[in-house]
Amino acid sequence: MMIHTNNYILNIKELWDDVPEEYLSHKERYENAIKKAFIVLKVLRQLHTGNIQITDHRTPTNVYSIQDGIFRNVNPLLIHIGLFWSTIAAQASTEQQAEWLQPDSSMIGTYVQTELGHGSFIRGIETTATYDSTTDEFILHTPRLSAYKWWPGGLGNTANACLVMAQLYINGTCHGLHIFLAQIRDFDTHKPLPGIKVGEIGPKMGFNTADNGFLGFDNHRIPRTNMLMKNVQVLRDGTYVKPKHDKLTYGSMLLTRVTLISDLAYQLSKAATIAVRYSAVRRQSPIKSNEPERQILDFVSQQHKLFITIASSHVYRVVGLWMWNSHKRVTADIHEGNMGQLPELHALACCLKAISSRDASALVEQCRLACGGHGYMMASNLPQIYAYTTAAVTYEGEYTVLLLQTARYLVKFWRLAAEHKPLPQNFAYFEDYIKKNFEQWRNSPEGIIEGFKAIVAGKTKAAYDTLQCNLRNGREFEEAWNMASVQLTNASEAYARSLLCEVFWKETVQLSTKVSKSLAIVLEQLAELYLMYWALEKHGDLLLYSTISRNDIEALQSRYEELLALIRPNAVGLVDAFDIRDEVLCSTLGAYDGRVYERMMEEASKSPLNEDVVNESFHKYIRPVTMKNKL
Ligand SMILES: CCCCC/C=C/C(=O)SCCNC(=O)CCNC(=O)[C@H](O)C(C)(C)COP(=O)(O)OP(=O)(O)OC[C@H]1O[C@@H](n2cnc3c(N)ncnc32)[C@H](O)[C@@H]1OP(=O)(O)O
Ligand SMILES: Cc1cc2nc3c(=O)[nH]c(=O)nc-3n(C[C@H](O)[C@H](O)[C@H](O)COP(=O)(O)OP(=O)(O)OC[C@H]3O[C@@H](n4cnc5c(N)ncnc54)[C@H](O)[C@@H]3O)c2cc1C
Repeated sequence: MMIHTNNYILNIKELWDDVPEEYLSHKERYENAIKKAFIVLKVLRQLHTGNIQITDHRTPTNVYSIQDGIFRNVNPLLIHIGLFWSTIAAQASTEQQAEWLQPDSSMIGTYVQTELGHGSFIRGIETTATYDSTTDEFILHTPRLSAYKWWPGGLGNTANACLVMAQLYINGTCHGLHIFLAQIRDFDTHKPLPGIKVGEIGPKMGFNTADNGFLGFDNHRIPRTNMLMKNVQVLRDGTYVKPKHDKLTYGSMLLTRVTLISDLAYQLSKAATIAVRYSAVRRQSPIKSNEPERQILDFVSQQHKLFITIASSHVYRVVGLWMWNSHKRVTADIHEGNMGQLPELHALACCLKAISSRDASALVEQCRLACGGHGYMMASNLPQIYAYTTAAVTYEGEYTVLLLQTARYLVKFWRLAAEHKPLPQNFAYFEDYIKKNFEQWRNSPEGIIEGFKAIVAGKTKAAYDTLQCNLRNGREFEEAWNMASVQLTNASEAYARSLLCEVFWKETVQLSTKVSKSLAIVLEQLAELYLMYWALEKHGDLLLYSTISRNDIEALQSRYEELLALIRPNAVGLVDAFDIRDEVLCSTLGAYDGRVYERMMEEASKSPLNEDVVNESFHKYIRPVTMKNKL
């Protein structure tokens, strides 16, 4: 059947709420979301099996992104669709995949790694999987309260199976973390299997329909063949066959970090669309006293808040795709047995995931503030987008923890530079910095990119010197590292920013040769704005580490303000070009037709507190007081 997927999904009536989700109880919200999740899953399965086909050139990503409108919060099957299947596809052997990846499988799964006691430091995970060679089984066990799994999405009520990260023990030897497939509920009755304690963890700041759960195992047995065995094996006699790289088990985290960058770009484009459209509709105070009130988008300070959000969405879309392609390349190499590029990919994914989530949440909040009081309404959808985006700073690797991973990589190259050993081309600038081969400052995108590289070199050097100093003072390496950790994270952050600037600028210049001249001009303006914005934000660092002067900074400020003025006429067009449907945006402030005040009144009328002209609480609580004090 040929189907235009967007219209198909939009026309499924049960997917769209009559009552806004905010008025439902915690339980009702979940029940509503899970009903819709299975309708969407059916569509996805039909797409997968070819029973329906796409006639819309932008899909299938739109099938996924349209879910934002359907769920507003989160699809309880997010981890089932996003992490469970992809981990099996990446980490299970060919035979296991053939058995488990059936489109009509009964398994509804999740990815179960974090525990009450350990999230960041996963080597500290306490759940055990002990091989019993007499029965050819693993025994999954939760030895104490801190070992309870805690957080996995969909685990609370929905999943009947999961991929569990546990410490593998064979004949008393611990072989570290491995992934196991475990059924946790009966496929028929959905009751937890014997030895399984499972439930939901309760309300959160956002993700309230994600059904995050807890899980404990009481000596729960699974077949040996349920360990994911593509990269590592346990044989029937208990022989352990090591992987080619001991971090291949962490592959799902790596992949999710990469894909998150593009997801965050999309969240930014939603926030920018809402805030820019609203700023074009909203008029408040004249600029000159004898003139009519102006669109708030005409205030230059408002443009400063919003245009960086538009530009950042483009940055993360471009860099997300660039990372996706790198991931594909490195995965193909790994498949051929070549692990050489894995450390670089991991280092890039860590710092880019950290900075993209932090930028995205800060900018979404900036968009909310830029909408004044109305941005505080749930009906603007900005609070929900913020709650969703800020969670990404923590999950899939906490911000600081990931920056410290990238710092290990930077310090390694600084050590090579300091010892005058050969460096890869992309770190040649470390050597230039040591030799004081400083370029004359240029107030151009290329000059800013060089300036950011000087900041990376300068900050890595500072962190490295502190580390060495701590070591000379008799500290052990780990302690010396901890003492230098503020400087180390600063170096990683600078590295991420320099990558973002360089990749975005180069890709934009390349893209500009392939599009119309008028479009190329606008794209380059956005890219230049991004670089100027961050050069000005980091002008203190540029003064410390590059050859920039005070006059150069003043010139940058003027050019930045010029760019705001140049982008202003295209601002609404730029967010319209994100092409996000009203049904997905779910915002009274950001709809395409600009009927902001009408929509706000329509939404207010849905409040249950407006159902009765006089609420019954009046008779119980208010009247006794007002009657008594009757004048
Ligand atoms: C759509 C969104 C839905 C949201 C769903 C959310 C899901 C989740 O949140 S799932 C849970 C995610 N949890 C995490 O991300 C935990 C974060 N922690 C870690 O990843 C690790 O604990 C660590 C990387 C911070 C440290 O791991 P550890 O085993 O302790 O590593 P070492 O310190 O011993 O060694 C570091 C060494 O290993 C390299 N490395 C680490 N990770 C990887 C990787 N994924 N790929 C390749 N290499 C990796 C790292 O580079 C170090 O190398 P050297 O510097 O050469 O020693
Ligand atoms: C919405 C949401 C969904 C999630 N979904 C899942 C899921 O589906 N599956 C799953 O397994 N997990 C999931 N998680 C868990 C998530 O992956 C962890 O919460 C995350 O990895 C952070 O770990 P933590 O909570 O242990 O934080 P902690 O590590 O306890 O962090 C607390 C503080 O300690 C600091 N810190 C910790 N270690 C260090 C260090 N070595 N050096 C310096 N500072 C440090 C951190 O920077 C932070 O400031 C989810 C979490 C959230 C919020």
